[in-house]
Amino acid sequence: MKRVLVLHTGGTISMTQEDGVGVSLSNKHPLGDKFLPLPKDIELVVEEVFNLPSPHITPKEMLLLKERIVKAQAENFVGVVITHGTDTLEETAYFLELTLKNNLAMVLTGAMRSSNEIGSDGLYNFRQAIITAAHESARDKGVLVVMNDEIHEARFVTKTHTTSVDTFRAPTFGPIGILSKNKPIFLKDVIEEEVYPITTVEGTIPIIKAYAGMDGTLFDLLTERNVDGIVIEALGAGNLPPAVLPSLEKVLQKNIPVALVSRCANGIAEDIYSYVGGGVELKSMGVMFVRGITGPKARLRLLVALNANLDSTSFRHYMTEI
Ligand SMILES: NC(=O)C[C@H](N)C(=O)O
Repeated sequence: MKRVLVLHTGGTISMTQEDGVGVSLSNKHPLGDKFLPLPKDIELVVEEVFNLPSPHITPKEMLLLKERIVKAQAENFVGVVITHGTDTLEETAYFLELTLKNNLAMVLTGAMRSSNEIGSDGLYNFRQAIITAAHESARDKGVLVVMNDEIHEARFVTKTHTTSVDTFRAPTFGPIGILSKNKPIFLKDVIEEEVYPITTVEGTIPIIKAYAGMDGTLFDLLTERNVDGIVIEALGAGNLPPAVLPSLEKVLQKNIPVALVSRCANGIAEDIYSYVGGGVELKSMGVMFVRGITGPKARLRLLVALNANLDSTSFRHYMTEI
């Protein structure tokens, strides 16, 4: 028998829709009542870790999940499926990717339509996630996201549409696999992450999105608040308006780590431009260019780096050499 641990955490996959009320969480998990056609050699062990809409999930819940999966390693499972709200699913997936090293298949899934809506995708995604987690080819691939018959790696997957079932994409790199009716088919290898099994998630790390005409106000406010780090979603290839620079300089002088990604959906941030506020200047000021991931993921990476107590060389290496 292939034992798969199912960890429910809430989200639309756990919700029902009521006319005049809206979509809300059910006390009893709606997937539990549904017929789930699975191969006979798969045995499920189901736990509800919490029951939250995913905007209520914080790194503390992510840490709880991580600890549950660490225990699962000694419990004879081949894989773990985590059902999760889609709004922050990619963040939980990436946090687990950065903090867990094991040989289990780890798969997150969710739904864009609640359990009783027409065309609900929850039961289908759940089944495909279980099939993936039970398959040996999904082991040693880090944390995967299975939605809409596609398999994505945690590092690059992101929610791109507010309501469509075809919402999870990896804009620059594409999916790493697809699902046929009864098995996962992997098309690409994944890059192995440096793992830090942190046990705390302390630190305030806001994200600032750059825009035309931006000045240093937000940076000044955050410097006064003594934040532990800042992530900037910069313009284009990794540039900022010149009016930001004096305030950014003050942030860096206070030794607050600043990580930079691009606000573009595709591509990677680099030090290409040498005009005032361009990437060349930002990098020489000490801003860490984080390649290819989104702002929320750079924020989690910074949180992991801070809680792993890395020395300054390893810290910078971890943030920039990904
Ligand atoms: N489709 C979903 O799961 C969205 C929901 N708001 C959540 O993230 O909990």
